[in-house]
Amino acid sequence: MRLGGRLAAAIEILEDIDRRYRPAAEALRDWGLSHRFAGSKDRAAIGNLVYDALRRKRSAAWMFQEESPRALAFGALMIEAGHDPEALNGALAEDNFAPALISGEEADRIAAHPLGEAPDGVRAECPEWCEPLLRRAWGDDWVAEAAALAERPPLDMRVNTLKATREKVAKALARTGVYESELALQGLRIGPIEGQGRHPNVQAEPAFQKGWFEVQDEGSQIVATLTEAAAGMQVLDYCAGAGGKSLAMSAAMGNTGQIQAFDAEKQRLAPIFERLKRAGCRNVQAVADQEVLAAHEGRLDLVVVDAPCTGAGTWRRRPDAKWRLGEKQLEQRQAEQAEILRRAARFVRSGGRLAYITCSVFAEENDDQVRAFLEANPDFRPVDHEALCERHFSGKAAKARIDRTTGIALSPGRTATDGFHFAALERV
Ligand SMILES: C[S@@+](CC[C@H](N)C(=O)[O-])C[C@H]1O[C@@H](n2cnc3c(N)ncnc32)[C@H](O)[C@@H]1O
Repeated sequence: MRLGGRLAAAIEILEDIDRRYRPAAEALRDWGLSHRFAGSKDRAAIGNLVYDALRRKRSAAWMFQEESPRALAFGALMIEAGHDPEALNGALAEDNFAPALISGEEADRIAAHPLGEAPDGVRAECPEWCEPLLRRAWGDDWVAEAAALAERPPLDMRVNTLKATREKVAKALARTGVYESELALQGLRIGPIEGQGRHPNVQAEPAFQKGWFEVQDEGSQIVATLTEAAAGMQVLDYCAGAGGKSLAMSAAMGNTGQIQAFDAEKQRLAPIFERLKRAGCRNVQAVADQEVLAAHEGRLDLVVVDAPCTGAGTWRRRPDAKWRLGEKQLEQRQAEQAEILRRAARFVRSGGRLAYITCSVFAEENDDQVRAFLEANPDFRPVDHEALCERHFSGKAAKARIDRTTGIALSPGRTATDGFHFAALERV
């Protein structure tokens, strides 16, 4: 396929996402199934166009002064490739599968709306209703921070120290252009996709099959480190899901002590069994039955709440979720978070820790939750978050935003990771 055919396919998929209000990954998969002639390079390029269009939605809509799938796909391509309408029309000329070229009237609109003159909310690439929330979270930096959430993400891996070393994995993946992460001590990174390429399928590598590494955003690796899960501890991962944090803590604990990996939704735990086996984790027990936890009340060294949240910190990877999110969902997540914190706290022993994690950047899900919890639970107090950060990321801790009381915030703009929030609260 040439550029024109790929662009037409991206527009078709964006229409499908719009019309049926469905996740981008699903729409792309279905398109692939019904267009089997498309090769893997075409699929990758079409995927990039669709995701770029979702990431750059407001800029593209500003340029074209309309939000149609056509405007979004053309707009994103112009922004990513640095094309002007004339150059893009030139690249699409004589391509029978290309959508209609940019008309004179469209070119005039684009010329009248340069991105440099776009309002803050457009440059921030966020839904309008989120603007005050992001301004509250990031103050004067909010536009730059939000814009960083609209960039293409890198591919991050965590080396599983139960089976390998960073050097060993880096050597095994040398062909992929992998390099050491800046903050996460066991992290490896492959930079963001360039042009119409794609990330290598690292999960097909023998090193992955042997359990030497996991795919995990660097921010997720960092918050797992900040839990300070250590050898011999008794730990509860209260929202374990597919086990990303449990696996990282298991390695940090050197397969000693015990982690109860609980999730209220049994099916969310399903992938954990295979992952634990591959990674050689022997100190993690998946628990789907709340009753099983009763014996641990007031006894655990560390309780981790990796709470269900809006996922606003992961918008680089899931830009479609950004446009599906609404205020009602945010309110729902806030209520769930408060309730989960209340339930999980009872398992912490005196002198033990409650670690609260979200992959959101909204203060409403982060600082507000921590403050409300501390107010309602005077037997908990925040650890010294600055010292905690310094202990693990010596000299680089300043990259994160740290609030003494409410915790540590990571973001693409500051730490080049997904957006995460971490707070450690000690029971007196
Ligand atoms: C952010 S995800 C967890 C991700 C996981 N810890 C990881 O690192 O891969 C949040 C999880 O919380 C679970 N959850 C939602 N409500 C819950 C509740 N009331 N109690 C425990 N878990 C809950 C969800 O099923 C979901 O798997």
